Amino acid sequence: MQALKETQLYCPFAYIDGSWVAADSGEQIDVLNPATGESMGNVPRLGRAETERAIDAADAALPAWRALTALERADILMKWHDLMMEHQDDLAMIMTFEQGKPLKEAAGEIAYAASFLRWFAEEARRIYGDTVPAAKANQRIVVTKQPVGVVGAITPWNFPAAMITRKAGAALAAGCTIVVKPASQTPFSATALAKLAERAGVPRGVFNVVPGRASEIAAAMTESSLVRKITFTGSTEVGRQLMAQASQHIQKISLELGGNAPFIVFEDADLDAAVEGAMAAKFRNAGQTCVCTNRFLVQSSVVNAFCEKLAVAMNSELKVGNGTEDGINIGPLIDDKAVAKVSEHVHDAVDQGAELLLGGHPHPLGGNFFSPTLISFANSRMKVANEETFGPLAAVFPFDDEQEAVRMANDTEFGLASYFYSRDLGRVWRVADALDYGMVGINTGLISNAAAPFGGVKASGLGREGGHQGLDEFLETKYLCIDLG
Ligand SMILES: O=CCCC(=O)O
Repeated sequence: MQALKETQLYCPFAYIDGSWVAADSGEQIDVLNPATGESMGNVPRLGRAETERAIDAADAALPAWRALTALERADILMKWHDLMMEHQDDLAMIMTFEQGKPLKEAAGEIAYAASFLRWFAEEARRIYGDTVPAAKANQRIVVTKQPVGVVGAITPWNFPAAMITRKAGAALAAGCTIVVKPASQTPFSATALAKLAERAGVPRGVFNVVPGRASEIAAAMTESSLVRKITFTGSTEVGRQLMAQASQHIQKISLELGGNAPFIVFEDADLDAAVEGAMAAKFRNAGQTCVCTNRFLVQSSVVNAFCEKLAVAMNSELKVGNGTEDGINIGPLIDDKAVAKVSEHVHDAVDQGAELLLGGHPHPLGGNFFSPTLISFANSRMKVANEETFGPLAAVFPFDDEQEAVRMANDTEFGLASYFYSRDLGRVWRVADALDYGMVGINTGLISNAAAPFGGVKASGLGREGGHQGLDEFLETKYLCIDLG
């Protein structure tokens, strides 16, 4: 890639046991730039055999890595963090080329991704145990924490760097080794991270990257008794399959799955602040974020005012185009299927009586671009109420009172992120308690943070990433019972 300051960060290989390798079959994945449809290069399409070799390498590297002190592992993670920040512009450029998000947003993701390495480097030194008063005078009870072992990670295309470091940072800090299968749409961000991990001194075998056939790689991970933990971000459908597969060897599992985020605006809210939050919660990554608002639930008395203000903000602030160009803040969707899904949700809603206030069609630029769209008078029978749109469609559902808002918000199989705006302190606590979600943004539309436990309930997943809780997911608890004789 000529656009890079350091062209070595463009790595068209897999990374196994500290070596840059091709697929046994010689097969390649052609990675397309979603803004132009042009190829940005190929990476190897690996399968089962190469994944098994990566697992063996991770297993061989485990004893030495877990034997390092927490501080030694932390120093390496901090070096990796520093290198990511040093190469932030190049990493962002790679991401914009393969994923489409605008350069500024991609640079933001690199900083967010690096923040997980820093966070877990710091947390590595706080892997504390317990001493517990024993039942017998001559006994002592001590509880220690140990790394779970080899980890298999499967990561998505919408956050090609942060979803890797959120898993790998925690795994490595805990003393685990890891095999990462990046999404086939965005493997170059993963291999660039591997290049920097190598430079930071992550020993061979500790961090491996295996782009390739998802079903074969997942099967190799879940059928291996060496892999003790599976961590996945992606669809609920795939998460269900992985959970069933992981039962074979009773592997620990973390799943960060789909969402259907409600964003509730009560009549006592500061409407301007709610609109600002709505823009962030809806249009980040062109709406392709698992915590993006899917349903705006707005109290009937303020629904017109909210829609007017949101339409003004969308008109004046959103500029659609190729993310490498200046001033663009809505890039393309990942592919034509994503465009078709947003179109389908818009048509379904309009056919069932929703009012189209803005957009509603693919963008005149063509390709994978979709015009930011606003509809009102959406209702629970529409697809947009029940499925994650994953695109720039803001759908507004009116409600009458607090009870109805909470009922509508919870009326979904999902439970990842939720948001609400209110200035009434009593209501803030009541609604925060009543929302059946893993995360609640209160008077804010941005909740992602390395220090916070990210994750969902119900069909949105299991486990937490980030926060000190994110480290626990990669640790086993061991209880020592000492008889003093
Ligand atoms: O889409 C998944 C993760 C997004 C985030 O960490 O904010």
